[in-house]
Amino acid sequence: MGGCEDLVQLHSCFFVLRPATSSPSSLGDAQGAPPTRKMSDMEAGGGGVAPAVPVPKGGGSIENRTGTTGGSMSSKIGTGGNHTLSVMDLSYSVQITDKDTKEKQTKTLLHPVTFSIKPTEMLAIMGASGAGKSTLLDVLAQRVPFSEVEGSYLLDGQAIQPKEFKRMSGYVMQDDALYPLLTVRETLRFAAELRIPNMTKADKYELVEETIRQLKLTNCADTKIGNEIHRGISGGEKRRVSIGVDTVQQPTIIFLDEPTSGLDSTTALTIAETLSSVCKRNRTVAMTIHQPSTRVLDVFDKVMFLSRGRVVYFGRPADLPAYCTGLGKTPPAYSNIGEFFLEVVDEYEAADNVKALADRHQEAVRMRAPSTAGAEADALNDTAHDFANPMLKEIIILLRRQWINVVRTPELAVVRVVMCSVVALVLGSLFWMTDADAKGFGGRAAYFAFACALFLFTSLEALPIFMEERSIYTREHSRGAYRVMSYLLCNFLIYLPVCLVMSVAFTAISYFMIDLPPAGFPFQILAIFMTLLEGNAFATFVSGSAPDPLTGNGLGTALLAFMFLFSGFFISYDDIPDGWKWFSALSMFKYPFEGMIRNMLDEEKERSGASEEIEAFADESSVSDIDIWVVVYGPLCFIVGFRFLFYLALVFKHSGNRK
Ligand SMILES: Nc1ncnc2c1ncn2[C@@H]1O[C@H](COP(=O)(O)OP(=O)(O)OP(=O)(O)O)[C@@H](O)[C@H]1O
Repeated sequence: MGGCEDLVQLHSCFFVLRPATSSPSSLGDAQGAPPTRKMSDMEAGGGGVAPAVPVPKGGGSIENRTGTTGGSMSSKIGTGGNHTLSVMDLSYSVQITDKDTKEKQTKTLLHPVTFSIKPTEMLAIMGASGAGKSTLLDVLAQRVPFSEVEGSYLLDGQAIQPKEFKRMSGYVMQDDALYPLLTVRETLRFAAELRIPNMTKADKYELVEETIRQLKLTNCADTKIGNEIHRGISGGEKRRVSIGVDTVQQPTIIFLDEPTSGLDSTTALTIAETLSSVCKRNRTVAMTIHQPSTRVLDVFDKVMFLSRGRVVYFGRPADLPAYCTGLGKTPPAYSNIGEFFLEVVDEYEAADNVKALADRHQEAVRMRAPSTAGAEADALNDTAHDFANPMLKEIIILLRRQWINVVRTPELAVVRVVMCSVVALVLGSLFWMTDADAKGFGGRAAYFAFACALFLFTSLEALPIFMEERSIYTREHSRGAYRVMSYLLCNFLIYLPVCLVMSVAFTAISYFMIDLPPAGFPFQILAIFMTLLEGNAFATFVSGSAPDPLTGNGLGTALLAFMFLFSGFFISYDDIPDGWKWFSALSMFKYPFEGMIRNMLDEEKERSGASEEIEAFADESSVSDIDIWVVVYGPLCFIVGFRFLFYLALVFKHSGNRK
């Protein structure tokens, strides 16, 4: 390993991650002799013999761009590792629009990389900020649109079905998106129930206990996760729970995006060591990491350094000092070799030499890699099951989990019921025993309008909670834990009992204090119930569309205030200028409000007999000709509409994939 040239050439070999027991000379890294075998020959544990198949750019779905497999991988799920992930000339580009010319341009975020990751080895992907670490991890974890990816991507020498790959791999995001009110054990149990197919509940729970032991979470297994308000487990424990959630199904390949970021060095070391012990049980682990300490770096079997989307080092951390020396940069004694090498790379970047270095490395890779010319891409039948559970079971599990959250979230349930009961008392005393005359009808209309405003405006209170859930959904859905529709239905069903209790409590307290006709009582409950469901659907829609709770609250409140103006309370439909009439149809307040007025007048007619005052008020409030059941189908249109928009937001905006 004398000169820089030799080192560069050796480093430019075909990257292969091997079990820790392999002799250095067999490694295709900076210290080993350049391997000359073909990729498929090198996969010791894999059963596949199919040639590497090139991925044509923009060639439709991945199914049509991959080679044939020897059968479904589903049977291997949860049975341990021994899978080798190989990529050849894998590159990733995105289309961007030039600011000045407005022309579409292709920006290459990841230049061709070629390497394999084998079981029991832990790979750290390092580099300066913007080097392309997350991009490479996302490409490896198949979290980017495959139409923008070129190269071949094989598991055990065979093409991979995306759905199967999702099941076999775990991706641990940087953020700990967890339900704060569930305990560690509950969190992992629900993850196991949702993600592990073909296994009894008892076996799944046994796997959870195994995961708790592996991740050293035994001491806090029954402690709640916690958040800023509710104290719970520590930051390091939260990280390990997040890792557990995404690995409880025992994926054979685990990707982690900066699992140690924001943690102190001791906790970071604990996490790295825990992952290493998981990895040694026949798992393959690849993670991005920022400036690890020397001790953390030593835990890894291999490190890969990136610069400007190109690989500039791949090999054992222990070989880095010699590599640096070969480049004419001798690291000082006791220095952090990772940081030192980043400084070296920085110098190369400043001198624009990184590209030349990477180009030479890439050229050497090409010379040693097997030819893929002429390889046929066979279309595959997708034999993998999409989800671990049938839809109904999925919904039941989600409902069970949500119910625990509702029960443990007094601010959402009990406080809201108490709040609406108190408001009902105040309203009842304000409009105490109204008469069936113009003045009394005015008071009753004010009561109806206030009830609509109360339930629609306060629906936005739940935004922070909905948004917290949104990140959990993104994380779970991106790993195929459940269907979007199941989440949507669960999200709708779970609030039905709370809405029902609120509408009964509010109406039962205020209705008779105001002396509204008793026969109209059930209809009034229905109207309040529909208003609550409308508000709930609106809040979920805002939570799916707004970037943060503050913006969502601001925009949502403004929109509601505008709609409130067109409820019919401030200005009746007949008096609205023609140019604005269309907007009143879009007011969520209008339909329950008009329905309540109509119900009250109809029942008052029954109770006290027809009167001119009743007719006059019906005309004045433009409800003479309306269908009373508008109170159901009006809000229903909004509920379906907002939930559909929420569905679209979940599918297109919060899929968890990099756009
Ligand atoms: N969709 C995109 N469109 C255009 N440029 C992008 C896109 N995604 C990423 N990039 C750019 O690609 C480069 C690599 O991004 P990436 O997030 O992979 O870096 P990183 O090494 O993970 O950085 P950090 O450590 O700061 O997270 C950056 O310059 C980034 O701005």
